[in-house]
Amino acid sequence: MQIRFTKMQGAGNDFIVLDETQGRLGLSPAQYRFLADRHFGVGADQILSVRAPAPQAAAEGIDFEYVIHNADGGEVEQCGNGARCFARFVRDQGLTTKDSIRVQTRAGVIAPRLTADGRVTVDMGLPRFAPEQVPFDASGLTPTPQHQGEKWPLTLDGIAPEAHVSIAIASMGNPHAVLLVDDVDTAPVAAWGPLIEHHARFPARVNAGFLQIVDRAQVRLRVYERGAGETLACGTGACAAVVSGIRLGLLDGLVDVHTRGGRLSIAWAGGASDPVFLTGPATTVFEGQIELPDLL
Ligand SMILES: N[C@H](CCC[C@H](N)C(=O)O)C(=O)O
Repeated sequence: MQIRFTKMQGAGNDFIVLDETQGRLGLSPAQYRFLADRHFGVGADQILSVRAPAPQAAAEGIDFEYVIHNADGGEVEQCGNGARCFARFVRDQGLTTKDSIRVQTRAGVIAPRLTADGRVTVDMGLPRFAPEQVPFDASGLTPTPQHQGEKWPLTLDGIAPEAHVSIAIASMGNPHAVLLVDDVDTAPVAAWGPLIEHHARFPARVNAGFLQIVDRAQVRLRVYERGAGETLACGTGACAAVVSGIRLGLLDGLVDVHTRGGRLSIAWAGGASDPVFLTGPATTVFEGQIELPDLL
């Protein structure tokens, strides 16, 4: 099957974008894996599908449906850098004339907006912190005394025998674990990332963020992503890291997140009904077509 695609990137997190507004391609997980493969396919961290909204959703003002698959072929709930590229794609392809759209994802409705400076700001919805919302199995763990409720830093066993790994957990529709580190450049991302991703306390696996706090408005972040490995940037990871830092009293409400692929900005007022706003770049790299093997 010959398919057309657009290659895009947001702060170095790279995507294959498929226009399925005229009909679904019906790809298998193996075909998603093939597309994402950097040697045998096109190469990407995630594959983004642009689809028309369901009739009921359209009637409620939803412009598009947004479906995300990781490089490992698994469908996931949310992708923040991808949301910015999604908005750029539908505008550039003439699928909408709007600069501000509402998009249905598996994790709820998000609202990307193209801004005058060429970046994209996305209302990513509400962060969630309760273990059952992440999901995280907190059985047998007790919150550390200095933190109340779900703010507790959690101690993961089986990651580093010589040290307890203390994490915060958050969901942006997809699951995140955040560790505080002194220096992201020397953080054990390659060693600990896979152990955290597959830790038994995360039944849906997890994205592992390694957060270095520079000051109350600047952080550095590396993320070992579920289903993709370390990426140059992770939008939902940046959201999860900043809201965790704000809840722990370590960050202010507007933070620049410096990733290996570029700068993202996160804004969160800190209330339970306050959405998280993600701002950053969205760039089209090239358009192409590829013969897709019939892989089941
Ligand atoms: N790996 C993530 C999905 C992509 C998230 C990331 N690329 C972003 O920009 O938010 C997960 O399995 O939840």
